[in-house]
Amino acid sequence: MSELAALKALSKAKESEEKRIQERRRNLIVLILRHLADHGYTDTYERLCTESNLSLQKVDVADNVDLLRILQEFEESYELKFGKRPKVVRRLVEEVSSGGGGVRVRAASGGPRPAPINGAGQAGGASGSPASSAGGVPIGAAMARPPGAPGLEGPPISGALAAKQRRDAGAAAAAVGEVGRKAELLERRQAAMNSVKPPPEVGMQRIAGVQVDGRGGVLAGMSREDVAAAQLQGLCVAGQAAPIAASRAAAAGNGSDSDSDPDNFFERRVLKPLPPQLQGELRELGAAITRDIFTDSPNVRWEDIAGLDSAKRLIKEAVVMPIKYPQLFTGLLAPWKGVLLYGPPGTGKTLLAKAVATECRTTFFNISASSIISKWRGDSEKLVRVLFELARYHAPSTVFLDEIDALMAARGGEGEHEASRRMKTELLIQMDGLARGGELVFVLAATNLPWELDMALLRRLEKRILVPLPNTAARRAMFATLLVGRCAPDVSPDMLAERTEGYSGSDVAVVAKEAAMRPLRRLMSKLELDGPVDPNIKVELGPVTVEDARAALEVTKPSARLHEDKYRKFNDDYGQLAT
Ligand SMILES: Nc1ncnc2c1ncn2[C@@H]1O[C@H](COP(=O)(O)OP(=O)(O)OP(=O)(O)O)[C@@H](O)[C@H]1O
Repeated sequence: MSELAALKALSKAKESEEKRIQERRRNLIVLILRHLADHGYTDTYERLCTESNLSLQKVDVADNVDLLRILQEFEESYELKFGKRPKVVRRLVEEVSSGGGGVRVRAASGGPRPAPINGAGQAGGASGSPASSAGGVPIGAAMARPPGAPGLEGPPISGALAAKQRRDAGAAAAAVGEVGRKAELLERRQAAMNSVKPPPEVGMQRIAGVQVDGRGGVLAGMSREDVAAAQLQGLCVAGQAAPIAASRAAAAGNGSDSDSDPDNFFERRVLKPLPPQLQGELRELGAAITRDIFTDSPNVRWEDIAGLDSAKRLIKEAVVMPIKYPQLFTGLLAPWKGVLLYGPPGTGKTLLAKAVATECRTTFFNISASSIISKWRGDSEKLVRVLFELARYHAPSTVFLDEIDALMAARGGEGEHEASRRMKTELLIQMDGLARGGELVFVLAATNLPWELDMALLRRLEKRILVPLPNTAARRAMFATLLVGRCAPDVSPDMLAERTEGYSGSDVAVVAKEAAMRPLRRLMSKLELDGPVDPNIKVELGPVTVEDARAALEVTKPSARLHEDKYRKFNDDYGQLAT
């Protein structure tokens, strides 16, 4: 072949390769458009049409092709080739735990992404399988540089595309900056923590991302800011959810609690967009309800809840098993549609609901009656209708109605508002609809005042479970978990459990917090008295002593004894005991 012919052939080959790349790009946009349209992401669809100048009115994907199928086929062929499933999505921030050094957070290296295929059809950077792209470019540099910018090979990009890529790169750089800042903060705390050694007899544990000794912490060398930060991280039990996160991390000893994961992406639930039939005002209500759906796991596991075994069993029976084995739950054995949890305040009713949201892969609607009343007074009837419509649309779903007594006091009472009466009737209608419909929608309601509930509602909440004050064994288990590694040898969970008869679970948490605070208070007053913190002086957070435990019990009285007789009577008439 003459040189001229060879040159021509080469140029033709290049041209057709470029054409193929253009075609692949266009096809990808069409696939995405089809995916967005099929799954109802209409706003995003419109925007992509405008940005790409393509629309499904002009072209569409061929039969039997769609993005999910392509992804599935990629996964299968990858698995065949490499013997494992591909990692399609990766974390941009990940936890790295190092031996005794606690948990550090760093930006994932991940290395350069598989390089874009350049105009000549060659990998323009890292080579090999996607899985082999480890190490390499510093993350800031790799992420902040727009593809196609100097330093990364790739086909030329149009002005508009370049501008968009620059915007994306700016966002990525900001994200990296944020990651960097978080990592830096944690590194700093870690350095302060690491500058002290634990007493030899005490094992190291990590609690919610910071390292503490077995008795609850050695804080020498820390600034006040760091001490406060450590407090917030769970050292001194902030708020009500903290005891569980902190104690679980402590009990597990691996620090990998997902509360400390700055990006809970892999636990996050992807919601479908609002159904198209919701329009106008109903759409707004739908959007408001969607905001109350738990998309992040509340991170409460069944085993975090002490006792209450029969409540757990019943809830699993109603929510978990019918999803796993639908063929078994038919006819007479159709799943329970409604369960009422009732009992004194602070006994774990909300905790049980959170465990459902964490452990059961259902869409979880977390609706507090007081918020319905205060926010949606006039519209509450419509709200209830939209709520159940969404629950069916997102099925399998759990609708948790907390403080249901505020919503469903007996109808026809004196001064009952017309709107409230209509809302109650709507709730009953919707619950009847659940019993008839085939969707897996389950209502979990909770109240402290079951005797105030409307009888018609009670009938629809087929299972009514008393969540009582914890017995000695349950209190013992709670103290053991909450105070793990914090107590002097002569302070035992048994002793605390014996002395807290009549305390609710939340009272027990308060006693534990109060007891654990005392050594911290002693340390704080030292820090305050001694002026600036000298990093060379060891300041030890001592254990909880018998004296601390006694004082904590003295200042924390049981709060939930009220109505004991009424619960017993209601339970005799309508309920079932959860022990
Ligand atoms: N069985 C339990 N196991 C572990 N912790 C518990 C238990 N019961 C209560 N607690 C503790 O008490 C706190 C409050 O519990 P929760 O909010 O579930 O109570 P509740 O019954 O919903 O109260 P209320 O009726 O006032 O809303 C929890 O965050 C937890 O710290």
